[in-house]
Amino acid sequence: MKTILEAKDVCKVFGKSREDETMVLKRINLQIEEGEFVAIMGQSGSGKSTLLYNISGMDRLTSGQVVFDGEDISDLSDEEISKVRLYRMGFIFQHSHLLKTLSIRENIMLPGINAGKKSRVQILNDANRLMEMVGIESIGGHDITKVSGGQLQRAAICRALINNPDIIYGDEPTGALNSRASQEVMNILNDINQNGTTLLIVTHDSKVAARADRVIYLSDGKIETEHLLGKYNREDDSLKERENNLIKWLKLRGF
Ligand SMILES: Nc1ncnc2c1ncn2[C@@H]1O[C@H](COP(=O)(O)OP(=O)(O)OP(=O)(O)O)[C@@H](O)[C@H]1O
Repeated sequence: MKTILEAKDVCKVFGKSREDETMVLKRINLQIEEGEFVAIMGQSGSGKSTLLYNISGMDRLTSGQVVFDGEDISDLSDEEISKVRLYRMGFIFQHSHLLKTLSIRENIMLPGINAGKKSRVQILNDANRLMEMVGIESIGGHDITKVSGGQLQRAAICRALINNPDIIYGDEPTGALNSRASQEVMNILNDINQNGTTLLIVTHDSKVAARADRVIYLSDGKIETEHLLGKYNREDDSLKERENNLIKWLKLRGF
């Protein structure tokens, strides 16, 4: 196993002056192995999103280090870190953040065009293949305001995958979906993980976290504890049992 992402003593302080400074992340140490699916849980305000943004290079740490695939990314310039994010990372948020002026297909192609590593035809073929994989090939030309929330999140997954990233970060990727759409999106993410892409996902939902290999529980800016579930094999139907075990584990610790 190879470590793809490592956080070392990561701290994040918000506040403009000494008086209103708040330390939101308190010396976080974390290792994510290549191909792992890790869920981050914790109460509202515990620092889950802040952790995700700081270890993915979307935000700047106050102190500590983040090593991505052997490279310290905490000291990179804005331009350098943008390139790492564009070429090697994918992001999915609670709301898709697709551009209203572009069609679904164009939105998916955009990071590929920005990366400038493949021809337009190749990017178009990749976008079509990804849309087919997640079942939205028929709506590629649609305006983004004319499709469902579940379809938008599938498009967001395709956009995250267009540059073939090593890791996908998700901040409540199913948070705005109904239960059925959420399950469908998570089935896709489990399949992507099964094919080797590392996943790191913030969620409140035990149904989502039960699909992860490992659940990290954050409390007041620190990793309180973690729970190992092992790989969820989509072939069996043990999801309910995994979720029940996770809920039991959370309750036993008073979470
Ligand atoms: N840009 C910011 N400036 C100041 N404080 C912030 C900023 N972003 C987050 N915080 C504070 O950091 C703390 C952690 O926020 P964060 O969004 O990481 O929590 P969370 O665990 O993801 O919460 P939730 O589950 O409600 O989304 C909160 O107290 C929040 O108010």
